[in-house]
Amino acid sequence: MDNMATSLQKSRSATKKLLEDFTKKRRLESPKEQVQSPMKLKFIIVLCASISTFVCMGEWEPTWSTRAAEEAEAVAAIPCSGHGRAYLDGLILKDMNKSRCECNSCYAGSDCSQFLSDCPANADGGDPYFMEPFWMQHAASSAILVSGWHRMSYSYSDGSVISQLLVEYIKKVHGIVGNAITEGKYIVFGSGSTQLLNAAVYALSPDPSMSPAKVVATAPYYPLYREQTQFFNSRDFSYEGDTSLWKNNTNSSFRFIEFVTSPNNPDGKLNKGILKGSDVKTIYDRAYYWPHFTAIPSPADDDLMLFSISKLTGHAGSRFGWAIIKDEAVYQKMMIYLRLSAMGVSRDVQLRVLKLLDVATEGDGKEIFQFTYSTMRDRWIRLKQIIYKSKRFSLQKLSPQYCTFFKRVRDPSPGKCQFLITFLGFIVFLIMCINTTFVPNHFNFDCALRHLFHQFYEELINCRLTSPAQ
Ligand SMILES: Cc1ncc(COP(=O)(O)O)c(C=O)c1O
Repeated sequence: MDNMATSLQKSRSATKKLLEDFTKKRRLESPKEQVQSPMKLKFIIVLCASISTFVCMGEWEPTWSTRAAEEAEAVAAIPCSGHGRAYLDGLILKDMNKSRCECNSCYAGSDCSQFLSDCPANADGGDPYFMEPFWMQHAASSAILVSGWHRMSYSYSDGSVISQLLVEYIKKVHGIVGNAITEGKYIVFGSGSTQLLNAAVYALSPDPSMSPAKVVATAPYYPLYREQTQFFNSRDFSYEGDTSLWKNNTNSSFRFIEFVTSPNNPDGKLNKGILKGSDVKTIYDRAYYWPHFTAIPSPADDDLMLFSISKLTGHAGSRFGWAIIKDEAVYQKMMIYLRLSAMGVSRDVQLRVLKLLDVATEGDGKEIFQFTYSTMRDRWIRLKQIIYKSKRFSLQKLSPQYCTFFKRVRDPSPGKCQFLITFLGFIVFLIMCINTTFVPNHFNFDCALRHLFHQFYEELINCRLTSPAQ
């Protein structure tokens, strides 16, 4: 509560100063304007009188926001024994006598204090929780309080479903990192880059009078490319397997849409398109092209690039991604897809992302990347230490590269990594994949990894694991 009082005090002073500066500036800059424009003066008076949260020239007295702020702080203060989180949504459970804690894997109980010794560690999927501490360190600047009547319209005042301010922030963050050229390009938003994958396939598909586009990707690839293309089962495109199968067919009458993931999920490689020719269109999935995961050798300038907030700030649950597009016709087709499928991305989400990027680009805009890179590098050092001790597991080799963002040579620290398992000392038996971002920070990373490897190995030799290695 002390913290809350201090932050309320701070924001009161900030608001007061803002109002004072505003009034002073108006007095100094345009004394005539005030006299000559009674309409404007009237507007300010009405504004001051009607917005009761701002008492012009005086102390800021919150009216409707206090309870929301108190709720947010109260929920954030629930400790869940350090093995879970309470979220604002949980407040509606207050009369239902239910726990507000959502426990991390391997923990249970109303306060998440109960350790489950026989629980599986999921290395396949995961959440980018590794960025949670950064947002907790920036609790005040990243918080947002949304009124009950925030942006109820289907569109912004310019009639669009895309916040132009957010477009500017996206360009700003790319400018700071130097990972993509945005000048002269079009930007569209999607519900995660997941929605944009198929929007891009649709936009790059040929006229329906022509034969359907063959959608291809190089293994190992992110499975959603195949799954989505097959699921949407369109007459305009079909999934046709590994890119290498079509390497010598690009001068035929076939039309191709090649997915290139760079850095790749799962092996972290900075892949390039394989197919060449006028009938080849390429979708560059650049979700992981951020300093957390890879060196940035140069700004990407591909015709169609996809990015995701889930990999930039860790907010996978907000479902926000963007595409950077060179060609206007492709942009128009993607916009048709996004309007028809969802009428654009939620305005609430766009506001949230705007706030996150405002924090991410604060100062010289490097702090978030220093945090994310050092966290990932640390995880990789520990992962390597564990694997080097094993005779059966070995990690894929990753080469260091010059990073224009950090201005030095650095190792990659991908969100996923591949490792090899040699079975009983004979031959290389399996290539497995592990998600290096998956372990929540409140979880013991070393313990979780050891547990995971024990689990794989025990499963391979058909034994049952009863407790994780400590
Ligand atoms: C390579 C790749 N592309 C796209 C996505 C989807 O990201 P989003 O959360 O923006 O839908 C993922 C998610 O893991 C991914 O790994």
